Amino acid sequence: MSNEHDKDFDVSGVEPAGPIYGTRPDGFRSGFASFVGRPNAGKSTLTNALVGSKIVITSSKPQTTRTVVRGIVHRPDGQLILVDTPGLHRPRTLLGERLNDLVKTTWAEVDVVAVCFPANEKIGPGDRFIVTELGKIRRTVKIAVATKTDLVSPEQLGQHLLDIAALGAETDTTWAEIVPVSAVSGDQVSLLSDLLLGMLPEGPPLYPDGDLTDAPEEVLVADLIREAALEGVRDELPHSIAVVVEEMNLREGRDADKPLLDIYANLYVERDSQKGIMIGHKGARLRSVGTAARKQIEALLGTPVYLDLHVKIAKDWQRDPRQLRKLGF
Ligand SMILES: Nc1nc2c(ncn2[C@@H]2O[C@H](COP(=O)(O)OP(=O)(O)OP(=O)(O)O)[C@@H](O)[C@H]2O)c(=O)[nH]1
Repeated sequence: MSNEHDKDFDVSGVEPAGPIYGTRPDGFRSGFASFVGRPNAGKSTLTNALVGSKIVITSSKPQTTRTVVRGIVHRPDGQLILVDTPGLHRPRTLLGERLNDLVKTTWAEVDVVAVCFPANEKIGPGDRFIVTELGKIRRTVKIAVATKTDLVSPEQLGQHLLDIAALGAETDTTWAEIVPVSAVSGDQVSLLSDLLLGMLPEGPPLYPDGDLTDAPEEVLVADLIREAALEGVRDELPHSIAVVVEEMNLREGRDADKPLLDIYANLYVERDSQKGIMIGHKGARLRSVGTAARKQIEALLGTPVYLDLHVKIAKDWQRDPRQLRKLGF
């Protein structure tokens, strides 16, 4: 490869950054938490209360949370990203089983899972099922949240907390905390925020200051694709690749219960030789990168995904301000 060619494509010193924003004070923490619980347990309302702004659609009808919606809590000492998974159900169909698998993948990837138990309802088989499944994911920290405490007397709340502890013991689940809150009155919401933040690893902010939701879900999706693409070739392509999600749309004309998300993404490398590595023999490598990334994205968003992935040379992305912005430069 000639020097001139190199100069054309050289992006050394320009890191295709992951979504890392700003510097962090000492001890800054960042990471992901997910609220789970039976339908109507108050997960969305609690997400809103923590973020301090209405971002998740809440409803008195169960089962409205179909897709993962994130809220971001910005604090001087950390950044907490809330992932709202679809509910886990007793699987009756193969699709049901698959969706449950996706939920569990999300549980394994977040830092904390918070199980919500509405204080005004008795703990039942639905709760037991969720906690039993969650208990199998050993690595993830689990906390129990007694929600809607404004609806019950102190005596009822006391019994509810005992029942939650008993359920933990019965299912061999260790609750790192059991926290009563009311998202409606605001009682204990900031304590919950403190506790959740304390369970995150130290790390830099993952989102720009002021973002309440990660409207560009594209950022996370792009990161998952980038991770999959680097798998096995880290040494050859350390900082040389960047991913841009061009389009992300729910496919039209699908039944509401069979959504399909179309994602069109470009994977940028610096040189021809790297393009070859990325694509692999007869496209085999790119196909397996696509499959791996798709599974991760589906787990994250809770929706089946069609992923259209292309490899391009870096030349363009360095010069296209729109794309540079998308990449966080
Ligand atoms: N009184 C009271 N009501 C609450 C509280 N939190 C939630 N609710 C109500 O409970 C209902 C369900 O709340 P959501 O936040 O939508 O519950 P969810 O767990 O996200 O529900 P799904 O999306 O069905 O899984 C809504 O009518 C809320 O207004 C609370 O702290 N106190």
